[in-house]
Amino acid sequence: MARNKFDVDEELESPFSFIHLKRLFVYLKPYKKTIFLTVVIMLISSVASLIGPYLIKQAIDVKIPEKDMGGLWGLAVIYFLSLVITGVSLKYKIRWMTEIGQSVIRNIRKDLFTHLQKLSFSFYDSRPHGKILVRVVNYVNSLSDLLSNGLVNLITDLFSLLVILGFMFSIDVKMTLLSMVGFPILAVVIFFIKNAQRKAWQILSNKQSNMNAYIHESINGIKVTQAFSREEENKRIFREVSESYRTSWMKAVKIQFLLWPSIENLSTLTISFIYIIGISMINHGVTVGALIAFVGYIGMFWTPLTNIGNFYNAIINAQAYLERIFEMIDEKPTVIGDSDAAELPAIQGKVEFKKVVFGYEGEEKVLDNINFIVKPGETIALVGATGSGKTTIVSLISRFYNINSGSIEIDGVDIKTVTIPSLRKQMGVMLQDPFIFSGTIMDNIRYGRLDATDEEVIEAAKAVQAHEFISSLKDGYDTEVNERGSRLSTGQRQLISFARALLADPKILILDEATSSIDTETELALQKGLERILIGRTSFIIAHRLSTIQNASRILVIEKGRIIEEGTHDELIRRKSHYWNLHRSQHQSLHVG
Ligand SMILES: Nc1ncnc2c1ncn2[C@@H]1O[C@H](COP(=O)(O)OP(=O)(O)OP(=O)(O)O)[C@@H](O)[C@H]1O
Repeated sequence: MARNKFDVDEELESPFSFIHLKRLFVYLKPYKKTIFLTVVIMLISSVASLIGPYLIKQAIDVKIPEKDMGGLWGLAVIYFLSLVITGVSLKYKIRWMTEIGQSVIRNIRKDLFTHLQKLSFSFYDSRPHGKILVRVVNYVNSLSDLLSNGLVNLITDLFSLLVILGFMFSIDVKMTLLSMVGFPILAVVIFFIKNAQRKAWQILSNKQSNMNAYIHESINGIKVTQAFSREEENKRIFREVSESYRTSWMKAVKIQFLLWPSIENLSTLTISFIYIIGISMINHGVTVGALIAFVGYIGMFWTPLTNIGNFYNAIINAQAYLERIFEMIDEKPTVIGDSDAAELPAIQGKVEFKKVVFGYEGEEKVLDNINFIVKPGETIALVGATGSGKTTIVSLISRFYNINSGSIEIDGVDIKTVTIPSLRKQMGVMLQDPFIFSGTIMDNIRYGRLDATDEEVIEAAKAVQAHEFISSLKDGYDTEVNERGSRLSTGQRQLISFARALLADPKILILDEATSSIDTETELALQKGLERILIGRTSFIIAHRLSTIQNASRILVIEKGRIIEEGTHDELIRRKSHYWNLHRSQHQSLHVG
């Protein structure tokens, strides 16, 4: 997918199709028994609720003229019972269908979330996270109405229509046929608004997504916003995004409500029409009771029709959301193990890059012909200018992205041929942006190895010099931290994430700017410990502070996606080339500082 920004509407890749609805109904399948039961009670209740006008006809045309009080009481009791049945059925229908609707929503959301866990980095790189959020939360919620009421109402409304027609035909065939004149007009209205309505709801879902993305981005960047006093400008952008949402909402609703008044108006016109016809037919085969009952049925007849119209609206609206939801469920993770992928056995830690070419987007190369071999237990440092490709190289070892050509081998096995979990479980990765989750510090260190004991967690923290600061906190390892670790300093976050990487006891350790924000005193202590930590592991260390990598087995100097120099610190210094220049400029700036 192309890159997307908060104010760019997402293109819909799949055409309109009822297949989405079919897929939605698959989610209803486990509840078919309850749905069946609900339909049955609703059918009973619709017969009960439709009997009213017929009872009135009987009362006016038969019981009152015959002064049959017993019969009248009988009709009153039947009427009362019909009301009770309707009320009780409605209660159960609402309860059961709400339960089913919410269960289906929970299941769709679970599937979405599970799928999101598997999607590759490139998916997350390509769109604002707010647009992902809106699908999981809001779009799924929008299905609630359709699921809770839609299907059962549709079945019972269709049934009611048939029952009402039956009563109407039994009263007067000619008047029944005359009352159908509104149908063709309704069909024409539906035909004309259908496409406009779908389009309008798609636009609306896009605008909702854009607004969500902007809110999400703004909250994430709020500190920068306030630091630069950008509040007014952000308010202006938000007004635009939000206005765009409002306008598309108004348009969608305007089109949607074309259907409802059309049905209402047709209903009123038909009733008036039947009154005129009916009155002229009184004493010519139509009784007063029959006319009153008939008009009562016509009124009732349009109610299920209005409901079916609303159901139709709900389907069209839900389509706009379903398309997006299923589009995301169908999104294939780009990084997957082959179908015959094997488990990567316990590794020694040899890493080999063979003619690796890679670009994040299509043909644009970020790495060009990278070749190197790292023996088990070696420490490799990657240095080079900002944006030269260091992080990219190490992220390929964990196969966060697929390479364009060449191969990456671990212990002689191409990583493309092994399962992703078996590969990543043997790596300890500390990313440049150390993410801290909400929870305790203990939970955060234990994140990658849930079975680690408290002692092991503390051991890892001690090894990376984090124990001292953690112990000084009021609740120690049980201190609750917020999402992104906003209660901690950047250096403290780095130490926690370092401990997390180490706890996995990986054969390959990747440290991307692991100590860039740690004070020199802690860093020195860490350096000493590091030598012990790195024994028996292959490690890749990215560092801008060259003092931290002098003891590396080998240093790779990266420039514009290529390795331009490699060797030990002493060798590279002697060579007086790129590394020497980098080293000299850092030295000078330190002395100037
Ligand atoms: N997710 C991404 N999508 C597209 N391009 C990316 C992505 N991440 C990095 N790049 C691009 O790839 C190039 C190499 O980036 P990389 O992060 O590997 O550099 P680096 O050497 O680690 O830089 P730094 O020292 O600043 O961390 C840069 O030009 C960058 O713009």
